[in-house]
Amino acid sequence: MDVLVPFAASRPKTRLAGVLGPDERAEFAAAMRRDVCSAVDSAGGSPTVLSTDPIESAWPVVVDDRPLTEAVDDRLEPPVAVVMADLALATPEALSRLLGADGGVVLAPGLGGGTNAIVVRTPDFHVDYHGASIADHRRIAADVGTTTTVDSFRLAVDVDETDDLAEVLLHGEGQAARWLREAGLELEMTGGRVTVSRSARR
Ligand SMILES: Nc1nc2c(ncn2[C@@H]2O[C@H](COP(=O)(O)OP(=O)(O)OP(=O)(O)O)[C@@H](O)[C@H]2O)c(=O)[nH]1
Ligand SMILES: C[C@H](OP(=O)(O)O)C(=O)O
Repeated sequence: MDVLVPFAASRPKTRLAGVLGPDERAEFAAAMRRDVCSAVDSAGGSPTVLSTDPIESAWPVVVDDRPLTEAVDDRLEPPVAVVMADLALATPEALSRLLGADGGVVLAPGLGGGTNAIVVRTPDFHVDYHGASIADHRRIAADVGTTTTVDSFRLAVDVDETDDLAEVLLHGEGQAARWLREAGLELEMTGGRVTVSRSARR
């Protein structure tokens, strides 16, 4: 199955500015993207990066600088999947469950109301990203066919905020986790919560 991997190449992951500089955010975002594409491939999918700008990649890349919803909608040729490039915990097993799930539309909710991955098998579905997009996608899917939700911790964690980096250090198995450790990111307990701190770059 073709799998679109949307990637905002210019100024990625701005919500991580508190802990990573702009070049570091670009490096880290690219490491997550590579992890996601490799896991998609191992799950039997065929990844294509849908990038806002030209990038170097081992996988096919299409460039479209339009807003996310427009760029994705224009390429929804069922059967197709959309898997976000910041799912740093996604494993081949988790993605196999997504790609193998039945339904005209299969949704993988993200923490905080986003839509981290979608499988589309019906021709009348369209995307509507940002905000509480999972609610929008459930409504749109209900009008066009059967909808399945994949309940997956590893697909639910997308890396948006600094605290999300703790999940990558705790559960990540790929380049992104390794990149964080080499950049000096470490787990820290603050008031009973796990977050991250940064020592000198190794
Ligand atoms: N192709 C494309 N991908 C996008 C666009 N906006 C976001 N993405 C990707 O969609 C996924 C989720 O988006 P965000 O979490 O907002 O990523 P981001 O824009 O790098 O993060 P922030 O700058 O912190 O908002 C990430 O994999 C992004 O790379 C866009 O306009 N076009
Ligand atoms: C693309 C967007 O990602 P978020 O901004 O919620 O991380 C969404 O999932 O609708």
